[in-house]
Amino acid sequence: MTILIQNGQVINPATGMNEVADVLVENGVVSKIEKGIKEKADRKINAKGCFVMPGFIDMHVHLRDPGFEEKETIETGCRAAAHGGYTTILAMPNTKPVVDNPDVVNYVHNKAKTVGLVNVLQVGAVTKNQEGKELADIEGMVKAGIPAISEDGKSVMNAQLYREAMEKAAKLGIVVLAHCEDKNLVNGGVMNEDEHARELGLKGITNSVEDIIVARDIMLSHDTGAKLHLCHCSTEDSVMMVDLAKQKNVKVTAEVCPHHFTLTSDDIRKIAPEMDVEKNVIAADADADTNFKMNPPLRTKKDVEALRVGLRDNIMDVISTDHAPHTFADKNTSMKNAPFGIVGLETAACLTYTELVLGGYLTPMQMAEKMSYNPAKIVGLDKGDIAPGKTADIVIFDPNETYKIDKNKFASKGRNTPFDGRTVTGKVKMTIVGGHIVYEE
Ligand SMILES: NC(=O)N[C@@H](CC(=O)O)C(=O)O
Ligand SMILES: [Zn+2]
Ligand SMILES: [Zn+2]
Repeated sequence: MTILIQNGQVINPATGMNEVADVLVENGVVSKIEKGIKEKADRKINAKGCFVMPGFIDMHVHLRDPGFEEKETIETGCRAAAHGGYTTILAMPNTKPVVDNPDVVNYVHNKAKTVGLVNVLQVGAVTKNQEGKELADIEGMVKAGIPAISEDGKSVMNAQLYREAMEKAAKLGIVVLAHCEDKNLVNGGVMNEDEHARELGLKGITNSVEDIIVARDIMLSHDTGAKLHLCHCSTEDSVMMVDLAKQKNVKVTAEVCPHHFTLTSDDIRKIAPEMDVEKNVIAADADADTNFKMNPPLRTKKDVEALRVGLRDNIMDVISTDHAPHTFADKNTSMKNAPFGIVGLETAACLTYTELVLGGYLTPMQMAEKMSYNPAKIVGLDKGDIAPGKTADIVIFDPNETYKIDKNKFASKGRNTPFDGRTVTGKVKMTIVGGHIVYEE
């Protein structure tokens, strides 16, 4: 099938192209980008007023499959990704069983192929069963095709073991995706340590819970030469340390999630229990809206501003979602008992556009860099580029449409978002993977 995308604003960081043009897709590949392409096509798309960008690449997704299919499956997760404009996603290994050997890697890759929507790259765990005791079969998983390892959900607290993993990663040429959280320092915290936590009577998580491991992991990357990518950075000092590390030529990159650059801990809503408990909808022990509970937690205004400026100044390289679906039942309890995590695949693009592009922090070109081009470079993928000859992984994004986010329209099984009902600007109109339309509004 041939597709002709007409009159869109083509934004392609790899070539620096940023102009109105037509894009011709033939046999799964971009064959031509020019003004006024005359060729016949099976499908003509009017993209006037829309951005035509390389399909988004999410370095941080929880597909929950195998083992937690009530929260999400590879199919529903891929559908959510396509809906969000993503053409490639990296799946985190904290499933059941944990992805710590080639068999589970193959299971995910085969199932994703059968689903046939977006490219799924499984990430391998650092340690067996994510127990932090001995290394997983990293070589075996690399042979099965993992582009990265991660202990996401926690940090490997044994620095010597983590150092050995980094040495392996450096030798094998894969990147280490680091969840930075000092386990002992969390001490039962469920939200940011601040005045609002005290008002709600909830235990706090200090910035140092993250910062201490960010510092440690940067040192280990410096010592081993491993490529280190810091997941879901949430603090101002994380940004400062990434900046310093880059100045010292440490091979570090970093990601920020939309919730961390959009919301602060003060946005955590107190539920009015009297209404909903009567209807038996909200659990009797509910004390605040657990759709605002994620790890790391929502921080302060100061941190949010540092993350925005860090993205603007290209200290922070990537916008990822940390899409972490949970069921209503999982979340329908107190802040203390609810699991950490919120969905993100279907709200990342509009939040990035609204908060950062319209907010004056990023250009549309930088949006394409952080959501596609940089992730491809960091992971080492021949993607994130829609120049002629490249695979046709494309997103068409309308930057003019303003609407309210509606969680009931999500393709994800997860409805655990703090953004339901929020007014945003910018909508994914179409997602094309390898020349196939996998989502169309
Ligand atoms: N971010 C979260 O709050 N939760 C993630 C784990 C993680 O990314 O650390 C999950 O798997 O639910
Ligand atoms: Zn994490
Ligand atoms: Zn995660």
